[in-house]
Amino acid sequence: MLCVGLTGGIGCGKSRAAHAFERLGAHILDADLIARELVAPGHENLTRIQSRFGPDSILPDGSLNRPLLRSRVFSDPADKAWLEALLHPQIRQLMRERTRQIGRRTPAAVVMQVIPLLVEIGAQKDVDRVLVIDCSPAVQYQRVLGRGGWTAKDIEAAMASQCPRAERLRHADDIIDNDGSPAALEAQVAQLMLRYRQLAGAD
Ligand SMILES: CC(C)(COP(=O)(O)OP(=O)(O)OC[C@H]1O[C@@H](n2cnc3c(N)ncnc32)[C@H](O)[C@@H]1O)[C@@H](O)C(=O)NCCC(=O)NCCS
Ligand SMILES: Nc1ncnc2c1ncn2[C@@H]1O[C@H](COP(=O)(O)OP(=O)(O)OP(=O)(O)O)[C@@H](O)[C@H]1O
Repeated sequence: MLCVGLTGGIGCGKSRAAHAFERLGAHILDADLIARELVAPGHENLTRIQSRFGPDSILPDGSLNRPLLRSRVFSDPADKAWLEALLHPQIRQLMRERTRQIGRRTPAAVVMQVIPLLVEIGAQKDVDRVLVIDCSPAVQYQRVLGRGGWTAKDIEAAMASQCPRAERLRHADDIIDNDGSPAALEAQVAQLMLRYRQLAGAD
C-alpha cells in the first residue's frame, strides 16, 4: 500500500484532483467529509458545539448551521482552536482506522488522505508522501467565489488562516500545478498515478 497525503489551500482543487485519482483506482479518504460525518444530526459532538456556539448553531432540522460556524471559526482564533481540538483527533483516528482497513483488504492499494490542514497539523508523519495541489492565490479566490455559498470576507479569512503557500510547498514530495484547465489537471494526475501504482506495488 502507498498512503499519499493530498493537501492544498482552500479551493486549490483537492476534491477535483481526488476525484480524478479515484477514477484511476485510488482509494479516497477526505477529511472534510469525515468532519461532516462527525457533526451529522444526532451526533454527540453537536451538543458540545451548541453549548459553545449557542442555539442558532444547530438548524431546526438538526443539522449544523455551517455558515454561522464558518463566520465564527474564521473570525475568531479561539473558536477555531476550540472546534479543531474537538474534531481533529476524531478525524485523524477515523483516517488511520480506514486506511488500515483498506490496506488489509487491498495490500497494493493507493490510498489518498485528503487533508486540507496537513501541514498545519503535522500529518506528514502519517503518510508515505505529500502531494500538494497548488494554484495562485488569485485563481484560488476566484474559484471559491465561483463555487458559491461563501462570502468574500469568509474566503479571505480562511485563506489568511491557512499556512502560507511557500510553507506548504516546502513539505511537498509531489506538486500538481492547478492554475490551468481541468484537462491539464487530469494529465498530471494520470502521470502521478502511474508512479504511485508502482510505489504501491500494484504494477
Ligand atoms: C467551519 C466549517 C463548519 C465550515 O463548513 P463548510 O461546509 O462551509 O466548509 P467545508 O467543511 O466544506 O470546508 C471547506 C474548506 O474550508 C477550509 N477549512 C475547513 N476547516 C478549516 C480550519 N479549521 N482551518 C482552516 N481552513 C479550514 C478547508 O480548505 C476546507 O477544504 C467546517 O469547515 C468545519 O467543521 N471545520 C472544522 C473541521 C476542520 O478543521 N476541517 C479540516 C480538516 S483538516
Ligand atoms: N483546473 C480547474 N479549472 C477550472 N475549475 C477548477 C479547476 N480545478 C478546480 N476547479 C473548480 O474550483 C473549485 C474549487 O475546487 P475544489 O472544490 O476541488 O477545491 P478544494 O481544494 O477541494 O476546495 P476546499 O478547500 O474548499 O475543499 C470547484 O468549483 C472546482 O470545480
